[in-house]
Amino acid sequence: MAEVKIPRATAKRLPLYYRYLNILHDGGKTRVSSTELADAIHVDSATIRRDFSYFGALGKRGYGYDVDNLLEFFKNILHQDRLTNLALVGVGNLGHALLNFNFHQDSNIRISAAFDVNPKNVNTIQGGVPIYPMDQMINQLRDQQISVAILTVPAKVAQDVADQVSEAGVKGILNFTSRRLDVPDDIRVHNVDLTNELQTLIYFIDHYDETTEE
Ligand SMILES: NC(=O)c1ccc[n+]([C@@H]2O[C@H](COP(=O)([O-])OP(=O)(O)OC[C@H]3O[C@@H](n4cnc5c(N)ncnc54)[C@H](O)[C@@H]3O)[C@@H](O)[C@H]2O)c1
Repeated sequence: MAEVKIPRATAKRLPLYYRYLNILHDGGKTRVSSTELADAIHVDSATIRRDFSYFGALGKRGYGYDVDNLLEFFKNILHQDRLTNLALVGVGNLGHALLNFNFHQDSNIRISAAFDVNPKNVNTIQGGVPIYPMDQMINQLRDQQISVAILTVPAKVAQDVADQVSEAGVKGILNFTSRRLDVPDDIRVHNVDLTNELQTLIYFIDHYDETTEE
């Protein structure tokens, strides 16, 4: 499939569409209108039509969207047609919670390896995931062809860990630490910050009438 350049806000909505289409599919529904989708996932229908238009005309006027076609389409674009193995580095409070969180049943992602320095953690299995010592990380990441790493280590070691996972060929890092990471240009870092999310939510509550969902 040709690469499509889409706005970041659209990209963030794709998993939402995908998840709901799966629910429709499981319920035996064969077509859906943008208005029905809008009601279900709380994104306005004009935004949905515009999002979908980035991928070409997928819907038909008066008919709506074919659920199976859309599902196949999003499956492909989200790489859900194949399993993506992730690594998690730092099995403390947060890392442990993530290991035990099994992601969405209908998503094709799973943590297949975890790494830590703590001898109490190393060589154990938590949430069904083996925890390896750090000196095995680069080899394991390469052998398992892991392209995404989740960083839940203390901030002070985050850059060093990022350097190592970059060296091992990882292409994306989900960074839970407060350290902003320097990585080569071909590696993408997404920072997750719950404080930030909550402050944004509180802002939206206070300014609800002045903001849009764009
Ligand atoms: N983004 C957020 O919203 C959010 C929320 C909570 C915590 N955090 C951050 O997530 C990180 C983890 O938090 P936590 O509460 O789980 O901490 P924690 O101390 O419980 O866990 C850290 C783990 O990292 C391991 N570790 C230490 N040095 C390491 C290294 N060099 N290589 C590999 N593993 C190493 C430790 O053995 C430990 O198991 C911290 O940076 C914290 O600030 C972020």
